[in-house]
Amino acid sequence: MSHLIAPSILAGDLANLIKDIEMLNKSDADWIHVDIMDGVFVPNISFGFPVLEAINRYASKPLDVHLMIIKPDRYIRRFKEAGTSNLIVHTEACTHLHRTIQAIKQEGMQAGVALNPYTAVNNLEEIIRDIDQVLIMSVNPGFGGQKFIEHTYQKIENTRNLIDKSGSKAIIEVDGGINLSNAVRLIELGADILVAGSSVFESSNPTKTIATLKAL
Ligand SMILES: O=C(CO)[C@H](O)[C@H](O)COP(=O)(O)O
Repeated sequence: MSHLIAPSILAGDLANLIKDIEMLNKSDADWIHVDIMDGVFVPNISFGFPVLEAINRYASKPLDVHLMIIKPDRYIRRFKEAGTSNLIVHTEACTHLHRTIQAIKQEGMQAGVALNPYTAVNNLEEIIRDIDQVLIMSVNPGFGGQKFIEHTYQKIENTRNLIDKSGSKAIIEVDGGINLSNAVRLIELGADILVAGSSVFESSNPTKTIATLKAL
């Protein structure tokens, strides 16, 4: 498949979300990436259900929701009701990851698992056939605008090998510090979805930056 682009709305103008959502609706973006942070799993708080529901009212593209929260099991149905298409949980935040993945699928959402930069890809060996997406964090989660961690390239290769070896159909998403300089290598190594926040919303022409990332 050709790669997908999922701009991260966290880097948008949160006081004028409609403007950015309408821009994304008209752009080459495939999904809208939404970061939910609880101030416990990560040292930052972003937004919750009211904001997600508001985004969903205006977005015409699937919502790719990245949960940086502990015990995500408590809220799976609510995320579905709020308009989520793909729900991604952190393996580090789940006590019973398999149960959580089953619950996400039962609600009819695509199920993704995210790995912090220090978490090895082989942690996914026993779950890889049950999930739809692997989210490789290329920064420590919690903040936009951080520097890309170079070791991510190796992790993409490891993830691609694990998927190929296992026969899983999971797709690989990369998130954090992605820009026009590192995107090509990520795609060449097997990344299927690029999440980009600051490099899109801080550029002089976000629509054009999305189109350029998509055309790589
Ligand atoms: O998950 C995230 C932070 O935890 C963000 O999606 C990610 O950092 C994207 O922002 P940027 O492209 O500015 O790094």
